[in-house]
Formats: sequence, C-alpha cells, structure tokens
Amino acid sequence: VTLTDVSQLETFAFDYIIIGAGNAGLVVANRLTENSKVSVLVLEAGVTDQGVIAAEAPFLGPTLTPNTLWDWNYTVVAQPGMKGRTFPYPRGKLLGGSSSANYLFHQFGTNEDWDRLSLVSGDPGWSWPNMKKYIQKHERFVPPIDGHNAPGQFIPSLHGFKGEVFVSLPGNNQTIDPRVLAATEQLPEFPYNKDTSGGDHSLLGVGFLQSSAGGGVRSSSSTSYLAQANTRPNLTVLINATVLKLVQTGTGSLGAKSFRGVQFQRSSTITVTARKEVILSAGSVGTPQILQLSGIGNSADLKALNITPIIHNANVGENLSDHTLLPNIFTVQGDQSFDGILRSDQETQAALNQWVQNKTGLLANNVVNNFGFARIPSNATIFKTTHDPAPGPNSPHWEIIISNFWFNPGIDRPPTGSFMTLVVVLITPTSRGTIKLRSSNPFDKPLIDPNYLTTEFDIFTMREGVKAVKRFAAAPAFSDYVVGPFGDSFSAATTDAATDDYVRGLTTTIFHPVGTASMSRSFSKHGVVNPDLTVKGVDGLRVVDASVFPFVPSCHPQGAVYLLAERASDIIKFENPTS
Ligand SMILES: Cc1cc2nc3c(=O)[nH]c(=O)nc-3n(C[C@H](O)[C@H](O)[C@H](O)COP(=O)(O)OP(=O)(O)OC[C@H]3O[C@@H](n4cnc5c(N)ncnc54)[C@H](O)[C@@H]3O)c2cc1C
Repeated sequence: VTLTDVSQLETFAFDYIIIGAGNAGLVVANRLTENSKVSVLVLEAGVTDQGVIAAEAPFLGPTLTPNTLWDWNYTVVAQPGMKGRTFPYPRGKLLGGSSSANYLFHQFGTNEDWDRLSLVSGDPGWSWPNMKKYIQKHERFVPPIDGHNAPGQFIPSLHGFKGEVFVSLPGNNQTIDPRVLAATEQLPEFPYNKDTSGGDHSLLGVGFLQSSAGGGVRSSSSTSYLAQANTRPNLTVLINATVLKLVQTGTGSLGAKSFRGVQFQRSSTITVTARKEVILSAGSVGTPQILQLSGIGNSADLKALNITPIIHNANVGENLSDHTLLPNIFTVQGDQSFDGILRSDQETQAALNQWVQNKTGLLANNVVNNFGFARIPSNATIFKTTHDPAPGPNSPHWEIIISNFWFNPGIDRPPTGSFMTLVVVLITPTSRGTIKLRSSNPFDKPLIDPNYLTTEFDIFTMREGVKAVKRFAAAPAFSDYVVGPFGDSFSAATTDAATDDYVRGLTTTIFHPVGTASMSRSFSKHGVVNPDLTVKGVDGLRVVDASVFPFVPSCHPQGAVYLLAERASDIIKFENPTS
C-alpha cells in the first residue's frame, strides 16, 4: 500500500527498507515482495504521481521540470567550462522518481557499455550476454498509439513483450519524418538505424525513437512495477518522507559497521530499522548526499561540516559524469512545425481535451520522433592526445535529436517563426565532477558540480557535433525547408573558436548523472560499491540506482537503470535466502 501519513505505519521494523521510490527503487520493491514472507518499506520524499497529467501525457513530460512541485529544483554551481553559468539540474521528486519526470526516451545502452562494466567490476554477471535476459522481465513493447504497422522501425527479436514497462514507437507521422528518412539515404554519415534500443544492435545511425509509453500514457516504475505490487500486504510505501540519514546499528559478523537504521522526517523525526538490508535508491544526487550525511564519505570534508566521519571513503560523491545538451535551432519554411500549435492557447487546449478524452493526439506522443548516434572518426586529431573514451569501437561519442519545433528546455519560444531543432548530446564525456554537502542540514541542497566541458575531448566532440548537425540540415531532403541557423551565436559559429564560444555559452544538461557511488572490483579502494552493490566496508547497506554506473551508458539511461535494478534484485534475493 502507499501511505501518506506516518501514523498509518504499523511497525518500525521491516526486512528491507528502500530509500527512494524512483526508477530503480520500485523495481527492487516489486521483486523483493514477490516473496510474501519478505516485508519491504519504501521511503519517498516526493509526492504521488496519481492525477498529475503532466506525468501522464508523454508530450507534457518536459513541463514537469524545472522548478516545480515534482522536481528537487537543484541548480549546478557556476561551471568554468560554460562561461561560469549556473542552470537547473532537474531530478524527479514523486513516485517513480525521474522515471515519472523524464522525457521517456527508452534504450538499454550498447553491449559494449555492459561488457565494460563487467570488466571494470570484475563481475561477468554485468556483461551483456547475461544482462540481456532482463529485457524480457522489464519491457512490454506495444503498438504505437495510431496502431500503424511498424516493420522496419524496430527489430522484434531485440525486445520484450511481456514485461512491466510499456515501450512504443511514435504514433504520429510528423511532417519532418520523411525528410529525416530521406536524409539518412542521402548522407552516408547518418545511415538509417532499424532499431534504436541498443544492446545487440548498433546504436549508430538515425532511426525512430522508442518511448516508455503505451496507449498514449507514460509508463514509469510507478505505473508499472509499483502498480502491480502495491496490493501486496508485505509492501509499504510512504510518500512525503524525507530520509535524513542512515543510523549505525552495531557491527556485522565480519566486523564491519552496520547501517540498518534509517532516520526520516515526516512531520516529526522517526527511525525505522531493517532486519536484512537498507537499499539506497535515492539517485545520483540523493544517494551520495545521504551517504555523506550518515558519516560515510571523505572524512576531512565531513569534519569541516561538523559531521562525525564513521567510514572514510573519499570516492563518495566523486566521479560525477553526465551527458550535455545543446539545442541547435534552425528556422524553417511554412507552418508545418508544431510551433504554431504550441503558441496557440486554443489549439493546445484542444490537444489537451483530446488527450483527456481518448489519450490520442499531439499529447499522446513524445516530443521527438527521430534521433540517432554517431562516432568521431578514428583518424580525428583528438585521438592523438585522448584515449578513445567510448566503451568500444561500435559505441557512439555523440547523439543527434531531431525535433519538429523549438525544443530548447528553459528558453521560451519566440513569438513568431517555425523551427526545427537538432540537439547535440555528448555521449562519452571525459570531464568528471562532484556532489558535496553544503552543510550538515539534510534539507540544504547539495553542491552539484558536474564540471562540464573541462576536457579537450568534451569540447572537441561538442564542436564536431555542431558541425555535423549543420551537415545534416544541409541534406537535399531539407533544401526546401530549412532557412538557416537561428540566433546570433549559432549563426556566428563558423570557425572552431566561435563554435566553442557558442557551445560554452548555451550547453546545459540532458539529465543523465551517474557515477557518484561508483561500482568497482571487490577489493579495489576506488569506488563506493562492490560488484554486488554492497557499500564498501559497510554491513547491511546496498546502493541500487544510477549512481553506481562508473561510466554514463551510451544512451538515455532509464532502460539501463531498469536492467541494473532487475539484476540487483536477483543478487539481493540470492544473498539473503529465505526459508
Ligand atoms: C528531466 C529529466 C529528463 C530525463 N529524460 C530521460 C529520457 O528521456 N530517457 C532516459 O532514459 N532517461 C532520462 N532521464 C534520466 C533518467 O530518468 C534517470 O537516469 C533515471 O530515472 C535515474 O534513476 P534512479 O533510480 O537512479 O533515480 P530516480 O529515478 O531519480 O529516483 C530517486 C528517488 O529517490 C527519491 N529521493 C532522493 N532523495 C531522497 C531522500 N532524502 N529521502 C527520500 N527519498 C529521496 C527521489 O525523490 C526519487 O524518487 C531524465 C531525467 C530527468 C530528470
């Protein structure tokens, strides 16, 4: 059941306590409570997702953040690689976590991503040949909302059809779709990709987006994994409950300090305990924040904030890695983009009414139909000084997202004009940042420093991405459509120096932070968690969320987080056999 009030809690001891009802946390909650003898409490700081239309209608996803009730409303510290700018750093704060607040792009990463994780962690269980079976448990591929037959737009053998989360192709043929497809035939640099989910199939090339939605409605970990498990008497989810810290509860059999207590705030401060384990699934920001508040982190940093260090691990909150986003906006002819509709209150209201009535129309679909991935050529000058950061020769360095309108999160659409946006995303960043506490107060927002674009490789790849999307827009397929770059700095980006200036002036985040509680080999002193996701040097505590990825997967990561959480659930069950 989902409880809104702490007085409804019948006990303060559970077998497992999961912190964070997000993308990963609700997978684990579902899988552990499959055994009716196991009791699970999930503590979630955010609100319910029920009745939140913006969390349901796919097209409205981008309106959920930033600076709303459903967002943690973080901001990055001034970024030296971005002209000292600060900007919002959204994280979902509602049931489903970021899977309820994200833009619904759904992929699994490349087989090389998973094989690298296996290599780095020393655990063959994380390799792609083992991980791909979890697609069947996780994914339920369903027809697009317009019911069109979609051969050639996806490869059925790569997908699951009986899992928990709905995934579907775009259900509206946008006016630029035929042009995009023609461009893939005209430009050898951007071949057509028949399936964009990754795994056994290359991500390189441009193809159709797969979204975590079915029947015109978002599918999140809440609408799937939680909805399915919520009637189980052994599962309790408490919302509006902010975890303040973990509490030490003695020592384990091997002498390590145990952290099976959890202190949280819900009108008053309450402590609950786990008989078996505490599972930290608070995400790449929340997880290192809670670890540090609990005395697990860099002792010197903690002491400076008057927090008593209990476990020294200088890697907590380090190694933050994220994908960057740069919307390159082109002015286009005519009124076939969505800008006209989105500018008109009457037309947007009609679209909303249509979605409310029968879950069809503009709002039943995602904001994008086509996207793709590409590599920097292997003979590029950058590889003389930088080791190729991709997980393998078939994984991309950057991404192109093609949008049929002004798609510029955070910057308002001009009052007139029609646009096409070609977003460039840096997929293999080499810059690393940190998440540190601002103070010992759990309600103070942490200091988030992704340290974007501070390496030669990162700025090089963004620059090459900008050049490449200009080549894409110059394809014959767009010759009677694209007028030219919009805005002074994009128009001026004709030299490397001017392009760098443009990139540094406008790039922000595409919201994929990982790495702040990194996985490493069992006896390695680097990293925060072991390959079985237990926290190094601690008893009774595991991390299951995006923070454990040492490298950001070569994709939009929610699908990878789902697979990670599925395997984590199997590991937890295996290591805690019940009679
Ligand atoms: C705006 C946005 C757009 C995105 N778009 C995409 C996309 O299109 N495709 C894609 O694949 N990925 C996308 N992502 C990224 C993706 O959603 C995340 O990588 C993924 O969901 C992270 O999962 P997680 O389990 O690590 O964390 P989350 O899903 O964020 O879960 C963490 C949970 O812990 C809770 N929590 C945190 N601290 C506390 C505390 N102290 N006490 C109690 N609860 C706490 C949070 O409220 C949250 O519910 C996007 C993310 C955002 C924010």
